[in-house]
Amino acid sequence: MDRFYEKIPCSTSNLGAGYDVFGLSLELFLEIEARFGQRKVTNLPIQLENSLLNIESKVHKILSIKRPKNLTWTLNSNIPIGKGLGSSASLIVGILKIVSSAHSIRLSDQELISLASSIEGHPDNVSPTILGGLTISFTDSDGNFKAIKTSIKEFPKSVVFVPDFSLQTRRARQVVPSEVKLSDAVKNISQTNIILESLYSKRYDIMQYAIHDKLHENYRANLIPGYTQVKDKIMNDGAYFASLSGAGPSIFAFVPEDFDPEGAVYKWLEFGVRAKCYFLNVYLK
Ligand SMILES: Nc1ncnc2c1ncn2[C@@H]1O[C@H](COP(=O)(O)OP(=O)(O)O)[C@@H](O)[C@H]1O
Ligand SMILES: N[C@@H](CCOP(=O)(O)O)C(=O)O
Repeated sequence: MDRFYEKIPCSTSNLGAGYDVFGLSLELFLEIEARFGQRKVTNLPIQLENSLLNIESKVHKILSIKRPKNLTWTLNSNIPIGKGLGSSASLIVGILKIVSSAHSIRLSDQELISLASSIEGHPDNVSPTILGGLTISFTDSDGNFKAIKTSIKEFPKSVVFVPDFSLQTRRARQVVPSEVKLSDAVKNISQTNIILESLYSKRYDIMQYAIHDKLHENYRANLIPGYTQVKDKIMNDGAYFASLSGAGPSIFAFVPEDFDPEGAVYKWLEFGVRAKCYFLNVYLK
């Protein structure tokens, strides 16, 4: 076979308090294809071509295989880039799956998670794109990235507000302090448990107690004009839960069926930010 194809979902990570741990797979996809022919990338602007080829090179290195000189890559992606929807993780997973199957290397889901996360740097976007649903990422005692897929099969309606500017994850991680107060850590532990209980028991009303992350959101909010006001508006308009999507700048929310997103979109406009609104189903796999 000389054609390899993968369709990979996007993801929203953290869910606020679950920093670097929670990841949720959503039905917005990247499609990637590789054929043997000549080395080139079709369908991408030049700076993104380089980033794809850079990932291709890292993937070959991590699999200890010589990089072929004749792979043609074609990418069709609906995942907005640099918006906090894990586009880089989806791309890494797509390339890793293609390169491993092109070389008849069989990787388990946990092996894929471990390898892709070591390229991406953190596992919370990688894991849901591989396992689907809501995942809990961690490192084992040897420092390998791993993840567990929760057994939650039903989720409230999800909406993502995607602004017209992007924020590089690297930049958004620079503003997060490396040490935290014990009381803040305790607060985050309680919130992550509330999120899980709310989703397991479908008591969505209790999620409102889990929207006050202490580890990263406040610091990142300074990089996003109107973030706090728009998040407040989303909650005041009846959402069960709202948080930064990944490292931002998008905002993710769980909402009731009749939720109207217009108010939040207008609120962001007051800060000069145009936002698109995506209602997305959770991808369960
Ligand atoms: N579809 C894509 N094609 C090429 N490069 C991509 C693509 N998606 C992501 N990337 C690379 O990943 C970077 C964005 O990653 P990141 O800052 O982590 O944001 P995101 O939240 O979208 O994952 C881009 O600048 C680019 O280098
Ligand atoms: N846990 C990471 C997740 C980054 O996700 P992205 O989709 O913004 O790349 C973080 O919060 O930095």
